[in-house]
Amino acid sequence: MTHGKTHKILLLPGDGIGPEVMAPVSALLSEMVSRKTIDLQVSEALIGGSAYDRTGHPLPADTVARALDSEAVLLAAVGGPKYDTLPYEHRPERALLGIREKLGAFANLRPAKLFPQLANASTLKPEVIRGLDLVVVRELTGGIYFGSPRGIVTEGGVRVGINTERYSEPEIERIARVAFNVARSRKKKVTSVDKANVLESSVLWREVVVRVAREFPDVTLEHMYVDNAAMQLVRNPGGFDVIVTGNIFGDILSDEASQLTGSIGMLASASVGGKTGLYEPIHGSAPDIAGKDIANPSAMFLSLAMLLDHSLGEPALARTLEKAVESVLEEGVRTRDIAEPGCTLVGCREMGERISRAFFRLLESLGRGR
Ligand SMILES: NC(=O)c1ccc[n+]([C@@H]2O[C@H](COP(=O)([O-])OP(=O)(O)OC[C@H]3O[C@@H](n4cnc5c(N)ncnc54)[C@H](O)[C@@H]3O)[C@@H](O)[C@H]2O)c1
Ligand SMILES: CC(C)[C@H](C(=O)O)[C@@H](O)C(=O)O
Ligand SMILES: [Mg+2]
Repeated sequence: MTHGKTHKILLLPGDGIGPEVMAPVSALLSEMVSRKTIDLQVSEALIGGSAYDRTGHPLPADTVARALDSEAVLLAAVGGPKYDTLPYEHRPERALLGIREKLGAFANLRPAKLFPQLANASTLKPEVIRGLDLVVVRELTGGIYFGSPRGIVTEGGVRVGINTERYSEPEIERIARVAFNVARSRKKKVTSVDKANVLESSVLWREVVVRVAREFPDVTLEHMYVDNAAMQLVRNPGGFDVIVTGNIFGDILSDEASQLTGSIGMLASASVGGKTGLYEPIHGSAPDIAGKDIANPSAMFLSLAMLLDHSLGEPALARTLEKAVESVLEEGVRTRDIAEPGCTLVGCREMGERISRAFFRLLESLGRGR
């Protein structure tokens, strides 16, 4: 069923397990197009180490231009040991920061929700993780990742590595507003995470968040230092609804939250704020398992679900894709990272094929697509 508009989306498979987890998602998109589930124009471009190998640059200008010309970008992962000794400007990670910045994707939404079928895969006791459903709203284009001065300099014969944590009032205001709006559609609670007992950037962060909170009297605001937040996440994750925080704290806390849900291979993200949305699993290129067909492609499918919802205005397709992932878990099918005794252990490719088949089966039962 089409709506008369051709959506343009760009796929960036990247490095390591990136192309492996992207392949079944790309196949799903092709089948959606051929079944006329949705009117899509899908193309692929280079990013990361693979782009560096082919073009000498981890973020080719052509990739940026095509990303800006798309409604949404789906990115798998970049990086790998082969590129770790390159100067920062040439590193795959710089390309990732670059594309986020070019797209103006300042708000990174990282939902951590427990699929009940994975209660045993979590490292926490079932009674602790029951009902886990939180979102990390991570500021993505500022903070210590982007602040200057940065670099490695020599001072008095001693080498010094420098990075600068830096947040301006407008940067804090806009991310806080996103967080309060997200909370309005959920349990109406925001936990702002900072290190205001030590860092001036956090003192300002807290002050601005308190000011923005006045626009949202229906939402409860609490503040938490990041070290305590890291501890509370494993002690009582059900106590969180929306966590709003800066770039580096959000990076760390979202990886921690992912393990509560069973595996980092399950967590998707949406980076919004600009004209083009950017969607990526929160995991990396996993060099330790790359090329072995054992990665979990679920986070990649769930990132596509977020794309369908946030950028293409297709919430029903998004929910169906989430249900497809859940139904495969319900059948006891697992990749290695979420395996448990008695499960049907499958590789990345088969997991992807099963999710796709479940998706089209569910669509047919809803009378959508053929
Ligand atoms: N968005 C991104 O592109 C992104 C994110 C994080 C890290 N990285 C890069 O990836 C490289 C590896 O980093 P890392 O090892 O710290 O983090 P990682 O997320 O790649 O891997 C951490 C651990 O999780 C496992 N894992 C990750 N994704 C998985 C999946 N889908 N299924 C099953 N297991 C999975 C890995 O096997 C590994 O044991 C580095 O170069 C890093 O900079 C990129
Ligand atoms: C690879 C790295 C630059 C990136 C980040 O820190 O943003 C990653 O860890 C992520 O979580 O997307
Ligand atoms: Mg990370």
